[in-house]
Amino acid sequence: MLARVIAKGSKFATLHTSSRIIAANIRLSTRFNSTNRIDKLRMSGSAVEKDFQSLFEKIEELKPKFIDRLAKSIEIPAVSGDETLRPQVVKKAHYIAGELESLGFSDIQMKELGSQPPPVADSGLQLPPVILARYGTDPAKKTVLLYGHYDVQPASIEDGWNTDPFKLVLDEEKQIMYGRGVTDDSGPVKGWLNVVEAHRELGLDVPVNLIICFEGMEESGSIGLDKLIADEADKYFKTVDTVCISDNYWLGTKKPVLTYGLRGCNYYQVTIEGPGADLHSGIFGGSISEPMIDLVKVLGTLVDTKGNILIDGIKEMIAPVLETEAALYDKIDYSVDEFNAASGSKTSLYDNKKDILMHRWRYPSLSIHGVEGAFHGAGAKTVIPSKVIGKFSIRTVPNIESAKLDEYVIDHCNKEFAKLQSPNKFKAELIHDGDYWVSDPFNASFSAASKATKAVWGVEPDLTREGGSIPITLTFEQELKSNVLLLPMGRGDDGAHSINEKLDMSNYLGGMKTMAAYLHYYAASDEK
Ligand SMILES: C[C@H](N)C(=O)N[C@@H](Cc1c[nH]cn1)C(=O)O
Ligand SMILES: [Zn+2]
Ligand SMILES: [Zn+2]
Repeated sequence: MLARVIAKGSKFATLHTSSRIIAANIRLSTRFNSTNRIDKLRMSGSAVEKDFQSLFEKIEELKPKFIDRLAKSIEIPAVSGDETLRPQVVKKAHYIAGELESLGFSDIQMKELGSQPPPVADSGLQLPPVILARYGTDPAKKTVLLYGHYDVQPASIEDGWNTDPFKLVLDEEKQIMYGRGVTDDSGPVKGWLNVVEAHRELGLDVPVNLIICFEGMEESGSIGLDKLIADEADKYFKTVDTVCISDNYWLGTKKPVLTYGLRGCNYYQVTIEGPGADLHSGIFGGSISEPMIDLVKVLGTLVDTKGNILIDGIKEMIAPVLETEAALYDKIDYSVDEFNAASGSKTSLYDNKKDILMHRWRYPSLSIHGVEGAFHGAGAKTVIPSKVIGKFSIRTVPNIESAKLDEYVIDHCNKEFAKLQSPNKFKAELIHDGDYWVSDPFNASFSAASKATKAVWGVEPDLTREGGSIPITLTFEQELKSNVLLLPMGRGDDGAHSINEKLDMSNYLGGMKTMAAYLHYYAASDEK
């Protein structure tokens, strides 16, 4: 991944950006009201908006077809992190390519990225293809690159899902769809296809040229995509004016947002290997050095129970918090109650909105995700696992340098393991990384998305950052030298990566209307 460090002297730019964001959020903080948007648009009658009524009605009319399109997508368990499911990821890529073809997209290319590098995969495992496609090549029109991912996080009913995660289930009464990937990111990916279909059904011109870039490794660090983007910057992507990514979520459940920042993510594993095989704890317990005990000790030194990272050198790399930033958090429409509702608990480390948001957007965090090779599940197996692999990741923020972070983390793990004086074998390594991204949200693309949000939802969006990561965002910005906009479809309580992942029907339909309106406003704007 390309390194992102705010250069010395850019403090002014950061300060300037944050005061503009504060001003915008104050200006935009009117509450969402429920008047009929279509009637209002009909009355406003601007040239750009003249087709909105028919477009929005067409999207409503095609709802059954759009649900069906999403259902077919959810049924393919395209889990990029599970090697055994790689054929399913590839199958989903070909399925989407077929859909693009039938919707009139051209120059469809399945870009192969070679085999997956260690340490995760067995050698020779092919990475899933990146799907490239075009809709329109009119030199008189602007060109928008739409990025999304067709892979999903793992899911199984045993994790506590109420329904089969790989079947789309619609709660008719609540108008909510459930299934792995509905909000992250199959719903938004299908949303773009549906927007094109709505235009075609109406015989309406799509007002910009579209370039599709859908990948199948986002949930596993977008391995291989950086190089493809660099290689295609002057080829397939040559005409791109702006990049739009729909792969995050509103902050809360009521107010739409546009997003101008992401945390990065560096993912690590520590492998501890001891006995030649898993052993009986009654026979060997107490007289053999246990890898799992070593692992628990090492993992326990990474972070404390209040979320403080205990690795030397990281805190010093965090960009200082500016005084003006405080007002920014005050103006964001969010509450501790919404946070608790989204987590399904009252286990927050903080009791106020500002601290919660700052620890999501502004500070790094370290999470421990799991242990490969260890006994898990019900029952009381009395085994001593012979080899265990602990997995953890660090969400990064400005100005954490990725390579330095890796050095500090691996050095810390090695030192902590050495203190144990264990005879077991130990290795700490990076699995994948992706840098943080923060941009200035005052450009034609954000302005078009803001107008689109107002036209559909009746409220101007909050400008937010995102605690999650989309590793490729910074690469698009740097390699294509273009702005990137994050235009989320789902809500903050959708349960992405969790059990019972959902997408409210109003967000699916409203999200598509917003996407459609965004393309029209962007096409009509004077700037690029
Ligand atoms: C925000 C996006 N929808 C997402 O879920 N991204 C993942 C990307 C990732 C990085 N490493 C592994 N996966 C995330 O934030 O976890
Ligand atoms: Zn995603
Ligand atoms: Zn995700």
